[in-house]
Amino acid sequence: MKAIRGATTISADTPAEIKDAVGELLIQMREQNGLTDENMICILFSNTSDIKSAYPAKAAREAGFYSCALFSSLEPEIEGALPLCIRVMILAEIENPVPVYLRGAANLRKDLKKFAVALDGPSGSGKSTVAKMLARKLNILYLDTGAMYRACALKAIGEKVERFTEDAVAPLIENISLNIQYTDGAQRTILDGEDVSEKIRRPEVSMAASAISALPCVRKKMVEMQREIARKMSCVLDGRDIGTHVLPDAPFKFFVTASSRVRAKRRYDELRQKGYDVEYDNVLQEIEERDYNDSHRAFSPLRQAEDAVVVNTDEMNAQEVLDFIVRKIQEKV
Ligand SMILES: Nc1ncnc2c1ncn2[C@@H]1O[C@H](COP(=O)(O)OP(=O)(O)O)[C@@H](O)[C@H]1O
Ligand SMILES: Nc1ccn([C@H]2C[C@H](O)[C@@H](COP(=O)(O)OP(=O)(O)O)O2)c(=O)n1
Repeated sequence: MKAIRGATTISADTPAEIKDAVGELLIQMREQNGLTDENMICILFSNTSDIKSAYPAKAAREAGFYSCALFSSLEPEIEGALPLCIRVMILAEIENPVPVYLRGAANLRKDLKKFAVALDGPSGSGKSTVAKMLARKLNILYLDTGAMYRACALKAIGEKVERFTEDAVAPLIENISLNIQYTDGAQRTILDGEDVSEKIRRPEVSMAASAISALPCVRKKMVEMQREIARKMSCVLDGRDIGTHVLPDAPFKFFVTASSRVRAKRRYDELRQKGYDVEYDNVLQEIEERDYNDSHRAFSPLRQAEDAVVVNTDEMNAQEVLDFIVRKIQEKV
């Protein structure tokens, strides 16, 4: 069991303000921590003594938190303390608690100021492996943007789209029901209500993802969703254009790379381990084709951001890559 902290403030002591602020806080805590009726045990609230118009716990029920126990209390009256503040602690059966401090309460934990880490690079360079480790270490969210393009590709394959053109794909993408959820810190990709997190890893989806991701209608929609997530919370994002296009102002940018032969060997081992009957030469050819597609498309191609730190992982294991990246981040803060 873990404890997750959160806090928010209201601008006036009214039931409407309390409902709005508490609802916003709890929904973000639920999203960022993968909370469910099953894994949530209780929510403890404390409010400063200048809040008298409604119970924060009542706002929790109104926001849909029915099944867990709620408890309210009064914060000690300390001189100079932040006024009109509601603090929350949730106990839940999860692995990696992500604290959430909103509105005026963001100043309570300046160390939690929102930031993004961009990890870009070609297939098999180790981005997602190190992104997961880094997110766990920094206690922030990991967003696998490749999974989103893979889901678009799976949708188009399912709809039997033969050629990925703007005309054929735009209507599918406009109304796509794509949700990114987190279960115990792991990203789940939900397409049209189905958890497709495993299906999108199939080799045929990889090539299709590379092709469909070249379409501006697809990129526009996915980039909007990625920015919306990064606006709300600190995260590590891995992809092809995070540092150059999605979040050009990200304070930490890395370009993770390795030779195509090393990357192909890693992907080959991974696919074999998963039971796919693949040949090394075919995997290498596919990786090189994908490198070419991803870096030659007209719209936001794969390229190193000028201010990104290059990490060549040819001779490094995943832990060494993580240590290098953490050191670079620490040097900058
Ligand atoms: N530094 C590394 N050294 C050796 N193998 C690695 C390294 N980083 C990742 N791997 C392995 O290589 C494969 C591809 O890594 P992955 O993180 O999926 O790459 P990407 O997200 O860049 O496509 C995975 O099987 C992973 O376990
Ligand atoms: N930010 C991103 C992420 C992925 N893509 C495209 C390009 C890739 O070939 C596909 C699949 O990406 P993904 O990162 O899942 O692929 P790998 O795990 O590196 O093999 O999506 C992209 O264009 N932009």
